Amino acid sequence: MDTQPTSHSLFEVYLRLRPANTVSTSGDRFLDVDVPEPGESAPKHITLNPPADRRRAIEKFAFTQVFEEDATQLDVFHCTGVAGLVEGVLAPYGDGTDALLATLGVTGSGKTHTMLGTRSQRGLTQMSLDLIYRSLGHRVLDPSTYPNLEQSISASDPSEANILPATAYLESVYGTDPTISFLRGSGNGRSTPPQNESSTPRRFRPSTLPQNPDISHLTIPFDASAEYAIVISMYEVYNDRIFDLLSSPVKSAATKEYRRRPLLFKPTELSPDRKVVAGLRKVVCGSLDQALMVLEAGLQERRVAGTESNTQSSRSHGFFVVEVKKRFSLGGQHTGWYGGAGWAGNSLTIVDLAGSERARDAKTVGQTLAEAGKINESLMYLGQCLQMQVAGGKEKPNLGLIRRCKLTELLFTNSFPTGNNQQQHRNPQKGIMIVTADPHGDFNATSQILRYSALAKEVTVPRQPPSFPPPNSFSNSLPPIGSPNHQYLSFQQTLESAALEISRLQEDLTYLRHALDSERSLREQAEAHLLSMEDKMVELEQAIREDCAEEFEKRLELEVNRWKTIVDGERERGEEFWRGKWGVFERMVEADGDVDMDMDVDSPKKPENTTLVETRTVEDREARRQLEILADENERLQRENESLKQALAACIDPAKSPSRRSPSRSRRKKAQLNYAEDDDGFFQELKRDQGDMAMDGFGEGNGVSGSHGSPTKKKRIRRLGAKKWGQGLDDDDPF
Ligand SMILES: Nc1ncnc2c1ncn2[C@@H]1O[C@H](COP(=O)(O)OP(=O)(O)OP(=O)(O)O)[C@@H](O)[C@H]1O
Repeated sequence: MDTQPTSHSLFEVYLRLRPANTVSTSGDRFLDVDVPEPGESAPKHITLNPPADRRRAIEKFAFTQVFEEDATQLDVFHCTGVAGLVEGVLAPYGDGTDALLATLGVTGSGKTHTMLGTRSQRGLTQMSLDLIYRSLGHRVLDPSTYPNLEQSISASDPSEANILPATAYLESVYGTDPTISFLRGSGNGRSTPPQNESSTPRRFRPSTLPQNPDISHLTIPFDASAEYAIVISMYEVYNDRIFDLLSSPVKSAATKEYRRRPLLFKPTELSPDRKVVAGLRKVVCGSLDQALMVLEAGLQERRVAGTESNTQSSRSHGFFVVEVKKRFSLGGQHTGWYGGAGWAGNSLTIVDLAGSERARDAKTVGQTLAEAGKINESLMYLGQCLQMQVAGGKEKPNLGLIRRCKLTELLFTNSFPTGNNQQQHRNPQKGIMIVTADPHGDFNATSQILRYSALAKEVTVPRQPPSFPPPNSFSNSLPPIGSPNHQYLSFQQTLESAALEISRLQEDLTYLRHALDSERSLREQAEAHLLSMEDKMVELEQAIREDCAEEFEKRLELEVNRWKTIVDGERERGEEFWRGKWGVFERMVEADGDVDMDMDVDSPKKPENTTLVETRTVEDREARRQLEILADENERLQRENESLKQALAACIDPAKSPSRRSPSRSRRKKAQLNYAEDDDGFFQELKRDQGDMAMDGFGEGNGVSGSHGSPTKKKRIRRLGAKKWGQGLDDDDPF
């Protein structure tokens, strides 16, 4: 079997077997490590022996290297070539290479153990960090001694990240009290109450971190002409969405629940033809301790929920990214790569994938079942991508396949050369995949993962029929062609191949059934959720309607009261106004027809409130109309009076008449003068006519003719009723 990676290799694939323990060991060992072939320093092949099942055949898989149960963390670190990956990231001689280190396996097979270690043993992540800081030494800039370091990094960071120094971040997470001890595993990450970062620590500060395995003897070269900054970010893919592990959840205004905002994997302004996770929080770490503390904080945030398969099972795909940024100092000017300003560099991405599992075996329900569905789906796509690597190295990458889910997109998008110009050019990343397997664990799940992750597969060796001695070698030779044995064996091999295919199809069928079950249950949950949401919406709508109606009633009442007050005020003012009018009217009538006993004949009393009459408003019209009627009436009476007087004058001596009338004219003149200031012509006319009438009546009625000689002298005016008018003429008229 050829295990050499092809030109488009996504990964070198290593297999690590975990030691058996009493909890996980569920059955017989089904996996054997083949003895290294001549010239090989380490085993590369394994043989999968299915449990006693006639339909299944033995399969053989090849990997870059196989680590057996007794392999230590240090063995894995050295033999997988993590140091080489880190060297590519530090880029001592050129533009460097991004690196990806990932684990894949059934749940409980040892992925987290390998990558992140335990309380006593460091994992590949911690050892890689140690190697980076140890190798770079004092060339790593510390933000506490380089003010504005994070701002300068931020200016050239393509991921629109929120960059802050480690001290600030760690204080927000752990607080300032270093004596609080670390209690890892006290919560499962979901129940962690998110708190105000600025005031209260959210996590327990680790008091001690594992120091073993020790790699202090190891250093790698770096670029001595550059200065470095190390920036750490962490995120997870949960239910096919990306969440920042270094940012705390935000309280939703609508639901009052703490939620994390999903992030996008997209090209940005500074990275137009390369996708990055945009909007992450990134922490600049000046020392290894700071970096390890940030890692611990992110790990605690990561979603972990217990299942029966593994009580500390990872329910998400965790990404830990170490960006080694560098810039050159030339004559006090800082430059990045290719003479560009700012920082540039490479990153080491460490991925702890969630474990695949069978829903029935893990007895997952509800949300956890949904998670399992998503995890299995993403791992299925990952398997297909890995198969693509095995199938055709020279063919173009199938980007459609890679983009089917977030996990494969994140893992493989940068595995191929991109960028047409020098500025954007980046080397394709180098990847190492460590497949973990429990030789005593779940045969079906393990064999499935091995099938799609192995660099090569060989024709399986038949186990049946028992009448034939079981083949003991992978390169089993056939008897001479044409011999009965040959025919029988080739027929037998065809049957076995068919049996193998049937068995594989059955496994696929089983897997698809599980996937279908899980999807069906997801759909049911979603439908139930939809129904409950609809109910909630109806309730909410009802509540909103009631609130609105109540508010409307209140406002309506307020408005009604306001208008009532206005109307009352208006009514009072109107009444007052009409009272005034009426008074004026009464006085007018009085002055017009009735006799005011105190009235000065020479200077008739000016009616009160004449100014009100002068106001020609709409409200005055009625009064004015009535006044006009009265004036007309008055005129008519005057005319009658005049005709009567003329009739009388015709009966008496015309020579006396002028002398009797002259005082009247004089008084009329005076009366006109008295009202000269009155700007209402109509009113003046009315008064004049009234004066005439009064004077005429007086002159004709009382027979006094010489009174006009004294203007101050008051004359008593006697009221003449209609009846007395004739008598007056008879009794008093001197004519
Ligand atoms: N090589 C090993 N040596 C010793 N113990 C191991 C090894 N591999 C795994 N274990 C132990 O097995 C248990 C499960 O391992 P781990 O949590 O790493 O599994 P996992 O694959 O990450 O599971 P999941 O996908 O559910 O997170 C842990 O207690 C771990 O310490």
